[in-house]
Amino acid sequence: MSVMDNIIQKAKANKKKIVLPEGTEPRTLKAAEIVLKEGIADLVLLGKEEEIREKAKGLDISKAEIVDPEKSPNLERYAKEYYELRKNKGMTEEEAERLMRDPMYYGCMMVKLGDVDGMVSGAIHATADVFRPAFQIIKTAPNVKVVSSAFIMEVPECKYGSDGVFIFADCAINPNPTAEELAAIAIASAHTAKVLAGIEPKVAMLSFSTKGSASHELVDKVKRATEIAKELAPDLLIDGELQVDAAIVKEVGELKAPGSPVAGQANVLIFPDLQAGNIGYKLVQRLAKANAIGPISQGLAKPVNDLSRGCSVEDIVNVIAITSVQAQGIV
Ligand SMILES: CC(C)(COP(=O)(O)OP(=O)(O)OC[C@H]1O[C@@H](n2cnc3c(N)ncnc32)[C@H](O)[C@@H]1OP(=O)(O)O)[C@@H](O)C(=O)NCCC(=O)NCCS
Ligand SMILES: CC(=O)OP(=O)(O)O
Repeated sequence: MSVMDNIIQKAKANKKKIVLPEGTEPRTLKAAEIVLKEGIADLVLLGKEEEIREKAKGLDISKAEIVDPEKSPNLERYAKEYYELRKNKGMTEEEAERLMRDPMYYGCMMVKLGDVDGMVSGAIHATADVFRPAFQIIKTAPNVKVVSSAFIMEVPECKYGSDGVFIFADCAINPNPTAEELAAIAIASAHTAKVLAGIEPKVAMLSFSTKGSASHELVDKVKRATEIAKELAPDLLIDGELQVDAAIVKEVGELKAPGSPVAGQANVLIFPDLQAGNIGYKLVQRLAKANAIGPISQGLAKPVNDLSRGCSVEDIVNVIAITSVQAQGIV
């Protein structure tokens, strides 16, 4: 069974309610029809009802709940809640009500207050627009300092990683993580590998240097992050700094990093910053025709997931299923 088949089966076994703030977006509506038909999740679509119905002509979304934030009886309550959350940051009651009319903010408040179990958005919004309200309203899970994201990458006909399955992180959220943040991203991604992708994590901390082959402050950050992660998670199979060929190709790993417990066999690839991570995942997705599942958020108190604006209908279905499984508390 593929990684995604397994996740969809788990989602169906304990159905959750997911809000889709981009309720008038055509790929989202097609995905909604599939999700409802297959019983993957219950859905709430946000937007103006007439517009949603017009855009959904020919699709069966009859089981979806439709909510227009502007007309919702909950608007005032949600705005008050948001004001209370943000008043020490200078939020006014007027601004809180204005923001709560935005489906992204409204959706996050639905998640926060337990009116739905999770949120998926980002087919027509940039990542920052999805996560800023999530960070402000839902916040991090207990003991988590940094929210990050991971992709499950399924590379066809690939002998590297776990038969072509990898976790790539962080490819969507943290532009330039500190060594401490990079260590936290590595540990969170190992967890995602285990519980969501079903693979035993072997974590490579990527760089343009392998075990001191280059000297630079950028390399020092990756070395420090590796040390911190080893201290925080002594049982984790993790090594760095490693170039990506040394991380995944056995012969190169043996040559460049002899004796490493990870080199040549890594299946969790931690990129040193967001330039590398975002470029890296899109290259593998497009050139190697990999299935890029995500970005999957790691470390929020309740699940909110982003999409790439280049996503397909299938990608949206997948991320809804992942969000449901996260909401079950398995992740
Ligand atoms: C994610 C992102 C929007 C954070 O937003 P930002 O504008 O920097 O937000 P701020 O620094 O004003 O922080 C807003 C709040 O989020 C919190 N926050 C920001 N990044 C966070 C993180 N990674 N984890 C947890 N909380 C975070 C801040 O602490 C702050 O909380 P507060 O307002 O309650 O004090 C920003 O890092 C970003 O734009 N990342 C790149 C996204 C992107 O373009 N990805 C590429 C395509 S996928
Ligand atoms: C994850 C990501 O890169 O999203 P987008 O393509 O929308 O910027």
